[in-house]
Amino acid sequence: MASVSSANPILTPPSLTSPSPLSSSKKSSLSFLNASASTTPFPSLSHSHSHSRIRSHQPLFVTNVLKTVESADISVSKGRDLDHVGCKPTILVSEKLGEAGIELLRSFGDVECLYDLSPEQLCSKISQFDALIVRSGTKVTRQVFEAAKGQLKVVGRAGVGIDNVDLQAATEFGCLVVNAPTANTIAAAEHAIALLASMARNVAQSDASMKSGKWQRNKYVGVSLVGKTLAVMGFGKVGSEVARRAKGLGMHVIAHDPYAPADRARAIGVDLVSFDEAISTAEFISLHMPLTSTTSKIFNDENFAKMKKGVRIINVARGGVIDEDALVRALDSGVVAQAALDVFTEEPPPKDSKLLQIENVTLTPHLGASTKEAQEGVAVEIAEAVVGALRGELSATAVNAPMVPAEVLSELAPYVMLSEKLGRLAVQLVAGGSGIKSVKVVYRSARDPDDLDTRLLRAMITKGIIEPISSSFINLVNADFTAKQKGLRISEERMVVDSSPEYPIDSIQVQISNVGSKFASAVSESGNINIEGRVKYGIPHLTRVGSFSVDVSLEGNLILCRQVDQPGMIGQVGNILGEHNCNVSFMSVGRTVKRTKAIMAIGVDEEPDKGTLKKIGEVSAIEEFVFLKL
Ligand SMILES: NC(=O)C1=CN([C@@H]2O[C@H](COP(=O)(O)OP(=O)(O)OC[C@H]3O[C@@H](n4cnc5c(N)ncnc54)[C@H](O)[C@@H]3O)[C@@H](O)[C@H]2O)C=CC1
Ligand SMILES: O=C(O)C(=O)COP(=O)(O)O
Repeated sequence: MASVSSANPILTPPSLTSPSPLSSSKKSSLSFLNASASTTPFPSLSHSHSHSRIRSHQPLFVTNVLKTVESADISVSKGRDLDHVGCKPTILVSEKLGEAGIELLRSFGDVECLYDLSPEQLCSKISQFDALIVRSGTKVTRQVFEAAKGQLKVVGRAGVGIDNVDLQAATEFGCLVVNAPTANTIAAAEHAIALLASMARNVAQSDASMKSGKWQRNKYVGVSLVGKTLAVMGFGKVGSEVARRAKGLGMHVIAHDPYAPADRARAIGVDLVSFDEAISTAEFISLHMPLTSTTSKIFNDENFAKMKKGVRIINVARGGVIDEDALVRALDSGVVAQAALDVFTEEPPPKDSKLLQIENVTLTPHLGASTKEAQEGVAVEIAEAVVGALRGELSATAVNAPMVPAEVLSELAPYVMLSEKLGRLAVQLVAGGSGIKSVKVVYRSARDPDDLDTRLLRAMITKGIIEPISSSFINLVNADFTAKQKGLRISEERMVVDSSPEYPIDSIQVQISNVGSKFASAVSESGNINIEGRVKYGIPHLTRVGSFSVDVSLEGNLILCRQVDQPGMIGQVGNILGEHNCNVSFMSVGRTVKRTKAIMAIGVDEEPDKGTLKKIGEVSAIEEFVFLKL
């Protein structure tokens, strides 16, 4: 007796008879910032772009690599939310951006530049846009992502600091965040040096004094830089460029950065020291760390008290790393002789801020990145990143998604497709009513497990499992988060096997434990639903179902039958399908013992109607069968 079951609940697979979210999935999708199984959101944009300069050595999102795989659609867009399929993507630029970047964006999408939007205005408009480009002045809050109603796919931060973007919310909403981390490094470093030198020589103060009609040569005697110790706090891109320049001014430079490699510091002639040593030995302290929960107000009363009396502080990083009230106290007491600040906890600072009233404090209105050169560079850098992301490419500057190097991506492309299909198949094998809690993925490979980056594959398996049975859309950004949120544990195991190391992966097995199956033969001896796939000639194949070996390419749809192993079965089922105009693309029979039980895997181009499936079930030698949509 053939058994066909239907399904439903929480993480349970779709019923065979229920309208399936996969019903249009003849063309399989690898889209991974894309929820839709079959749409090409911006078909007119698939041609190569004249401005696009995707650097081959950089990590990418998957599109262009996987386009070599038939039917791959890796667009960033969430197809089912897209009500403008075939239209250009829409891009909102909410702060002044260099013209070259705007031009690049315009040649790709519909660009609107709306500066000085209030938070309410931004929320009311955002659902009309696929991408948002900001600088430091726009707060991209959870409310913005909520108001976007799933339409916003990419936030581009035209600069380095992403503390104005709620990354957790972006990730939950599957919105990619990219930044432009390199183009303003020199500008910020030069600004720090400009503040260092002008503070030491009272340039701003004496300029203001002269303009008020005074000539105060004795009041504005400065201090020399040569031979003084500068502590660079945060030895990243900007910090190391500041260090290099300060060395050129004859300063002794030390740095504190818990994550910086000592050899990079040594190469510039900088000693990496502890936080306390840095702040207690320096005459000048320049801040270049990001604003994080660890660095927030790290310069507070306690740490000002450890500094040398008369220390001078430069902040071109983020206002929030300093407790500004504590700084005012340290200036009042003379512990800090002078401060030069480009950034503030609140920007612009409140008009009554004491920092605006202290003469020893030199202020600039967040100008670190504001040179013509940096702004043009940043604009192009962010425009390329956003355009690439909208095309579905992995970005080299993704902030909330793993970066996968292009060469890894190119190798993994067919396995990415295999992973999603295995996920889709496995979930459809689960019996109705059985909630999926735990999935194990086993990768067999001849390569060292450490050389195998499986984040992309895991994300696609998650996508394959979750999307058919929920309204969630899954991409690389939110795969782990969504799985966790749904209580789905995905564990991975890498096994070294004796196969060709030329290929990254020999096989991928997806096991779902503690669930019943609507196709009992898919359950292996260990009691798990177990399917395995391989890539053959670049095409994903299903190679094992439960304990049975099969070999069918994962294209179109699939019928799995368990039958008594006897002659004539292929013909019988083939005839039924043929009579109903259902084209068979391939067949494969796998058995455990000759003339006992066998599994027949039949690839079909069309979706057989219920009557056809019923007839297959009525073939007496067929004990069970299942129809699976790929
Ligand atoms: N004022 C402006 O217009 C500009 C400001 N910036 C800001 O400058 C800062 C640095 O930017 P980049 O050098 O490009 O970033 P980066 O990421 O290259 O460097 C930051 C460094 O800070 C280090 N760090 C992290 N936590 C630390 C801690 N607790 N103590 C010490 N070091 C720590 C990191 O290891 C890293 O090496 C950022 O806050 C950025 O937003 C950057 C450009 C322009
Ligand atoms: O890149 C950064 O982190 C900056 O602070 C630059 O900010 P901006 O783009 O000038 O608002």
